[in-house]
Amino acid sequence: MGLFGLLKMQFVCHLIICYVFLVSGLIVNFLQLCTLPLWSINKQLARKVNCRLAYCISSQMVALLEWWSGTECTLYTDPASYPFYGKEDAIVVLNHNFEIDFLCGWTFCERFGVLGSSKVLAKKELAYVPVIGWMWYFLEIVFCKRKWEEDQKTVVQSLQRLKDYPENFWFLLYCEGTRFTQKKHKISMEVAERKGLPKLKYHLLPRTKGFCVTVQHLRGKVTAVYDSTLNFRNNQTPTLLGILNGKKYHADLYVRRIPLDSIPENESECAIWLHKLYQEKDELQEKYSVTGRFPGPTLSPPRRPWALLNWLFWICLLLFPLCLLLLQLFHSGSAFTICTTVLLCFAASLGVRWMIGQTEINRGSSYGNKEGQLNNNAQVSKVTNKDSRTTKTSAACTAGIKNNHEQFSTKQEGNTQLDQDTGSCSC
Ligand SMILES: CC/C=C\C/C=C\C/C=C\C/C=C\C/C=C\C/C=C\CCC(=O)SCCNC(=O)CCNC(=O)[C@H](O)C(C)(C)COP(=O)(O)OP(=O)(O)OC[C@H]1O[C@@H](n2cnc3c(N)ncnc32)[C@H](O)[C@@H]1OP(=O)(O)O
Ligand SMILES: CCCCCCCCCCCCCCCCCC(=O)OC[C@@H](O)COP(=O)(O)O
Repeated sequence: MGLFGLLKMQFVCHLIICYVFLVSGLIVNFLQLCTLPLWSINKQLARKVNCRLAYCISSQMVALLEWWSGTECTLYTDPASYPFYGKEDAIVVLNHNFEIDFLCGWTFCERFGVLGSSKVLAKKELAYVPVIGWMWYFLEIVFCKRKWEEDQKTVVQSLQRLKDYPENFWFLLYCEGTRFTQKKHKISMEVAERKGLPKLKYHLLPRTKGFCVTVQHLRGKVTAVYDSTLNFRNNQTPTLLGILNGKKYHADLYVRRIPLDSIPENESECAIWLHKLYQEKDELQEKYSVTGRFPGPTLSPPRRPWALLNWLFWICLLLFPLCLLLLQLFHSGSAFTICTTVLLCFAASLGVRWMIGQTEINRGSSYGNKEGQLNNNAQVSKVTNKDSRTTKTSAACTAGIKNNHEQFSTKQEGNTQLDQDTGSCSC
């Protein structure tokens, strides 16, 4: 390890990085607050301003990944789809296995010029995370409690608002709803079994409501779904703390562009379509685990300098007053002031550690982890079944999907309607 590598592991460097992130983030949050009056005067301008302000925050984390840790990102995609990326609004469906998968997503957003405007269907808890969560409020991020009865109204309203969004955006959906753990996987596969759906090896069973409602309400605005699968080389399990320590990872992202027109409009057909998509994603993961790569050509977009320049700008701006303050402090010689400052620094680093904790899987939620929830849903499922979505029908449709599997893959290449045949199950 070189001198620079050693430097990256020093606690003082982490303190400086976190200080710059926290203070610049709070300044940006304050500026976002100042745009509130502008919303009633010129909403589109307010949105554009907020996209740029948000970029100042999220690009710092991207710079940390790209320039500090030197993590490499390889994109596997059809060259014919490449020109569309960053030039259209899209829904991104991504697997949810890694602590920094959101950061890799952001990196691709940055490389295609949509970082400031990127959106996600996020759990409500994240809205309260200082800096990032507060920034999201001004970006009109869609939040959910992960309980459809409570979410339906707000999610639909939030999606409707995005219909006239003035910037190109990618709307990220982790349809699995939570990060993959062995326990969540086991419970989720019990649900799959009850529903007569094929078992998945690498994914949790997707929750379909969010996807279907997003497709339904953003139709006409969004033109494609990007079916994306992320992996890290050599079974790496990257963490944000690893990135902060300058550890280099190698991410592989497979993206398949599916025109939105080819996704069924009918809700139950759309749900079947999504289950089918996850069965295909699972097969792709199997291939990756055997060969260590995704099929098809790689077309990695290069890093852009803007994230780094923005980061350097904030470092220069905020380090100077910090140095002055520290000098003054130690010259003053007051034990009380010095102790207060040390305590404040300690509290701030605890705060940042808590924020980093939000990304850690072993501190994750118990969502999808509870037997109780499973039983409740099984009951809900029974009720729904009466409502024509019978397990039997579901199983029959799945069989239809299986039979049409290869046909589907070829059809998708040609951007054709997904499984007319499966749709004809009339589920
Ligand atoms: C070219 C480059 C391309 C791509 C680059 C990649 C990415 C970049 C893109 C954008 C980046 C943007 C931003 C990134 C930045 C940060 C993101 C960070 C974090 C946010 C992430 C989150 O917060 S994830 C958590 C919140 N989100 C979600 O949960 C979304 C998914 N969920 C849904 O959509 C749900 O439908 C819902 C939450 C809306 C509602 O859920 P609910 O459960 O109430 O209803 P459902 O009907 O959907 O599900 C219930 C049915 O599910 C069955 N089921 C399945 N598994 C289980 C289980 N384990 N336990 C119990 N039940 C289960 C259940 O049986 C129900 O079935 P019924 O038949 O009875 O309905
Ligand atoms: C320059 C950079 C400085 C870095 C230091 C400061 C880092 C502060 C980081 C704050 C990050 C907060 C954004 C959190 C995004 C977390 C995304 C995520 O993965 O959420 C999990 C949910 O999907 C599901 O939750 P679970 O049900 O699995 O539980």
